[in-house]
Amino acid sequence: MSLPTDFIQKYQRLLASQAPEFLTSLAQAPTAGFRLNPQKAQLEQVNEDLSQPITEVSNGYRGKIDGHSIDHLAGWIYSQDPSAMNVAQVAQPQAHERVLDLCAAPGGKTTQLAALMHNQGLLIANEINHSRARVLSSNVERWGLTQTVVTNNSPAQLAAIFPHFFDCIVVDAPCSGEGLFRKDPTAMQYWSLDLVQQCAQRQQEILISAMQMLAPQGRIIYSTCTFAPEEDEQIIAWLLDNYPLTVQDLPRPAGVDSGRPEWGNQQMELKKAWRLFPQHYAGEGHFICALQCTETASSYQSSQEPYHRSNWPDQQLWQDFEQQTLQNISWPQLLRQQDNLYCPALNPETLASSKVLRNGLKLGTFKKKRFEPDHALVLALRPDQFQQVFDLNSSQFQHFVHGEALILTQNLPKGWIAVSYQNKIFAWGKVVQNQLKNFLPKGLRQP
Ligand SMILES: C[S@@+](CC[C@H](N)C(=O)[O-])C[C@H]1O[C@@H](n2cnc3c(N)ncnc32)[C@H](O)[C@@H]1O
Repeated sequence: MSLPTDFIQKYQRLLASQAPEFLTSLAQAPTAGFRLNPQKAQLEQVNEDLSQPITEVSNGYRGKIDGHSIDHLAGWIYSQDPSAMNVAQVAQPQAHERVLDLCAAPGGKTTQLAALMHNQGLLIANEINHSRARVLSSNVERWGLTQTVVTNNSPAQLAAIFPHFFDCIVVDAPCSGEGLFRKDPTAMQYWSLDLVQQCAQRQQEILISAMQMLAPQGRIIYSTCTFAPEEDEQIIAWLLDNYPLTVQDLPRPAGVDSGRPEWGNQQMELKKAWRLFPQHYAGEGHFICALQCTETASSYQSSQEPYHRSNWPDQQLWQDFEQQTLQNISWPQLLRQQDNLYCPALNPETLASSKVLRNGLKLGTFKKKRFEPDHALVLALRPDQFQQVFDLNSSQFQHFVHGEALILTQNLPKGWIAVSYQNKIFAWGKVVQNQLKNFLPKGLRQP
């Protein structure tokens, strides 16, 4: 598929003598990258090629990964375009902060933000599209996150719930996707000069809601995977004209270009934005700008009263499970909702008017006088937090990922057990007589 004529002409005009280099780079093969999960991965244990670290990104590497490997299944790795990895790196979220990832699916930035926050603080990952929100939620689960809430709302709906609440908001905006042309040539089919204008309009709407949620002195990180000035410098110029914001001046890694004031409204502040062009930075292309709110006062009072319920039905079933299966854990809060037990990241009452797919960690479900642990729980805990981990050999692993139960040749205590392969925990099993029953969720089993 060839580049749209309007696109070529536009960038010939904007880039002049630099246009051939840019346009040629779009005909080259896409780059690939992945990140390791610092919560889990021990470098010497991953099966990936770690020979090409991306020095400006914590735990970032160049190279392709296999989405069916044990490293992937156990949540040790996440595939991500190297240029996209710079967004969370620029946001630098802190462990104690309240962070919002407003356009979050499938979860590249969310998993990276949570890793940088050491899985502490509060991270709300929101996605407007329901089926994409489900993918986001499963990636949050795979990454073993406990302090993350996954919501499925429009930015305006969220703004009504969280006025001036967040210290850091990442807006990785839906865009005309010019940085996807190499990876997904069908993106060229949808591209038009009109699409660029429509995206710019939608980006402003999203940012209006984002600004309603930003706390005084908070940071907003705006990014797109497009090169279009209408969606990049011109959006930042509009933000600076309408809100009390300044652009943060962050040192640019090698190969990252500065923003182009002449493509916005000539304000020199725009130079502080980052442009990642594929001909200069080995990635698919991104625009990133970090802005800080200069306002200092807030009238918003957060309502984070404790919501611990001291007694709830079937508490004994949970306590028996915990005593037999887990160790070295203290739960800050436990909450039973319907038949499920959670360790929530946020008071559920705060979220009452929002569509929530995940609030912190789901521990499990009460089913007819027994407690069944959730897949999220086995992925969230460290090996030392289980009483027992059963490490499969290669042949057992092949059978188990297909969904089969295993016949055990050794004696294991009956009940729930964490199952690992190559010492990477990836599922629950249950020992019943001489069998290891399989609780790898059906959707994760491999044909
Ligand atoms: C660039 S993608 C996000 C990628 C994600 N941050 C990541 O790193 O994996 C933009 C997302 O914005 C969502 N979106 C589309 N329209 C939106 C709107 N009006 N408001 C908020 N988000 C929207 C899309 O569904 C899409 O998932």
